[in-house]
Amino acid sequence: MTPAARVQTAIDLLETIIASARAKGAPADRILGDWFKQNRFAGSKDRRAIRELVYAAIRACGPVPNRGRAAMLRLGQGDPSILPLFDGSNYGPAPIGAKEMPAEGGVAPEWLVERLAASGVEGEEAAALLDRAPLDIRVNTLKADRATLKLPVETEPTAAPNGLRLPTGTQVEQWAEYRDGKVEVQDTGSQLACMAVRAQPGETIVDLCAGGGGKTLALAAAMDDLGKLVASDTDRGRLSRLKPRAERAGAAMIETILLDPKRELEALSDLAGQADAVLVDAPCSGTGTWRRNPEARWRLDEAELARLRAAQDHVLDIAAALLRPGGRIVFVTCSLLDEEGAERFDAFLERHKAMSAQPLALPLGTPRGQGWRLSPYRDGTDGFFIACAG
Ligand SMILES: C[S@@+](CC[C@H](N)C(=O)[O-])C[C@H]1O[C@@H](n2cnc3c(N)ncnc32)[C@H](O)[C@@H]1O
Repeated sequence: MTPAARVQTAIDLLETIIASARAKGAPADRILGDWFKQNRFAGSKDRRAIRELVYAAIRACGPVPNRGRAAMLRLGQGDPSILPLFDGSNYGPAPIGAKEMPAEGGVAPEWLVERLAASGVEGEEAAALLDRAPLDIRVNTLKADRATLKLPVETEPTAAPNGLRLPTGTQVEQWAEYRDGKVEVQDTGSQLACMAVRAQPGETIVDLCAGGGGKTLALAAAMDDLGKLVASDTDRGRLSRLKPRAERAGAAMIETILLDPKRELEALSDLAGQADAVLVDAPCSGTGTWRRNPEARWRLDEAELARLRAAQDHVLDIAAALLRPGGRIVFVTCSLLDEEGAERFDAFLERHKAMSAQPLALPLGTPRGQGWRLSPYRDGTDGFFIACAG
């Protein structure tokens, strides 16, 4: 494909991604994946270039743009190689019209920029939410040791005890070490959230919102696969992805429990008052993961944020019912909005007067409210709020 044809393809894909974001339909990654499958003429270099153009254009537009062309023109404002490709050549984009305007730039839609600012995220700190994310892995201590593990590329230890940073673009999934379960792809921030649980062998721990089990696997490793570790979630599809991952990781201890929304405690009744620790990796807007999923900021609205706040309160209350006296809850959201972090934690402590905030000892981050914040700008991790109650 010519460079101009790649730009036109990216514009067409952006058009679909924009419509899908408005309709809360398929995510950008799926739209791209489907297009690549159906258009085999696009070789690997074309696919890489198109993907980069699409994501760069998504990053460049704060609010959801009206048209794919306008999004690409916005990208062209900061990238001088793009505008000359609007040359009307075969398969390329038509020349730019005299009155044609680029889409609006910025970090996010205005209302969200204001909410971030109210949470202390402004200027460079806000812009860093859209940086390109590094590639981090966690060495699985059930099968390997960070100090001695030999890997196919140069790595750098991260602040997480078993973390390594790799050159971006490394195809980890193709490594024998990955297939053998010696390493898992996991952001340093996620690894530190698991560290905050202080999971010990022999304990009873519930990963209440386990999803596909990224954090459950880290907990199993910290527990040396000894004790009781329950991974629960209301999403059957996500939870089902945990079993093959646990097998690969050699984590035999993990029990999965599918929950019925609003009736979660029925399925967890055996654990009521029993857990030494509950990890609540609550559903959230994901403002801290925009580096990986920049399109998420086009999908969020006030109603969704209110729904997420209520869901965060709800899962925290479930966690409190599972805890043994003296146990600990670790509350985590991958958002930098206080309304999904420090404020939810304060509200939880108001509702549960017997509990109080416990100190966290993490190698990265800064205090936020009664908890802790990890930020892409300061810490080079995904953005997280982490707090511990006991
Ligand atoms: C941030 S994601 C979890 C990610 C996961 N812990 C990981 O590390 O990969 C939040 C999860 O909460 C789940 N969830 C939403 N409502 C829930 C509820 N009421 N009870 C349990 N899980 C819930 C969602 O299905 C989603 O998988």
